Amino acid sequence: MMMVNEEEDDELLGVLGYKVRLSEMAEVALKLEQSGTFIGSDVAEVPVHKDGRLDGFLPDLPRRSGRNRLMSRAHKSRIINYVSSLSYFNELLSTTMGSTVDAADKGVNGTASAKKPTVIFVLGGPGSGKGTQCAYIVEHYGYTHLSAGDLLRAEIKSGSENGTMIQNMIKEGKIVPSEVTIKLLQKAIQENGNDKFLIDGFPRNEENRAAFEKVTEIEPKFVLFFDCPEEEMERRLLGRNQGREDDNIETIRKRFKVFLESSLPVIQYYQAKGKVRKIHAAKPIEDVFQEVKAVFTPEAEKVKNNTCVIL
Ligand SMILES: Nc1ncnc2c1ncn2[C@@H]1O[C@H](COP(=O)(O)OP(=O)(O)O)[C@@H](O)[C@H]1O
Ligand SMILES: O=c1ccn([C@@H]2O[C@H](COP(=O)(O)OP(=O)(O)O)[C@@H](O)[C@H]2O)c(=O)[nH]1
Repeated sequence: MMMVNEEEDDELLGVLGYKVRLSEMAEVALKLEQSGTFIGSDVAEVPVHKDGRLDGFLPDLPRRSGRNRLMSRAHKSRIINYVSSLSYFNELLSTTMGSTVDAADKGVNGTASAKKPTVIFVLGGPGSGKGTQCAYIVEHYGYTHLSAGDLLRAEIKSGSENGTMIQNMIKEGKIVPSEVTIKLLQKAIQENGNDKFLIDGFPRNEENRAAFEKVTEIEPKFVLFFDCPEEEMERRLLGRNQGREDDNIETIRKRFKVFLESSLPVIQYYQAKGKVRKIHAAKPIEDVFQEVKAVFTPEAEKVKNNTCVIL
């Protein structure tokens, strides 16, 4: 978590017009070291600590109150050194770490310049047909489909340090910690050029929901809820045949329980805000999609399509 001092320092960097944040300084310093670039002696003396802080520098900058109001020569020269070091960092950041700057600009965390993407949460019990319908929505309405479950399964395959933990949670039908899932979703959103996303199978509990909104500052446009009886979902899951470790009757029962206890409250939360679009999902795929289409078709279109000319 960011320290108060670091926030102050970041604010100052912002005021000075720099995009570099102190939290990124350690990485920049490492890049500097790796690039072996020569820096003028004043700048080279900037004490960059391994945690990225420029300790001993900013805290000593003259403040606008008390006896520090009058800048001493030493202070002035310190500021000049400091700012020139920032210019250098900033320049270097944009050349060697362009992607970091881009990511900050795009930010899924409400940074000043960020335009927030449109997000629709696609929720419903396991096997209710979320993934199937998302594929149709992508085809017809140009959204990007992000399945939280698929991202977690890809993370296991990638050999990440969280892989074993995620695998165990999925096998037990449990909900993976928000931090892990949100990071994967944020990354997927940032790396994608699209500005509208279907987030499928997330948030799965209240904590997921609150953490996502806090971290990304994104509120879903609406929630598409696939309502399907358990017997039908069970039949579908047992026939899914994708070699998933959690599509066995024992884990399926656990997933149903988790859905009722943890995920339904999220749907109820959005229901109270008037954001739920409920779809009757126990019908053939095409019929379900007809209902989905009605949700995505703008009101004006609906009126146009339903108008019949009586002569
Ligand atoms: N409306 C439907 N009727 C019958 N089978 C369906 C329907 N929708 C999806 N399926 C099938 O049910 C299984 C689960 O669907 P899927 O879209 O993977 O559900 P979810 O993403 O909600 O877990 C898949 O094998 C899929 O082909
Ligand atoms: O945000 C998420 C999404 C999925 N999962 C885990 O991944 C499993 C499979 O989820 P997915 O959405 O792929 O399957 P579905 O519920 O549609 O069958 C769940 O049971 C959870 O263990 C999770 O922990 N958090």
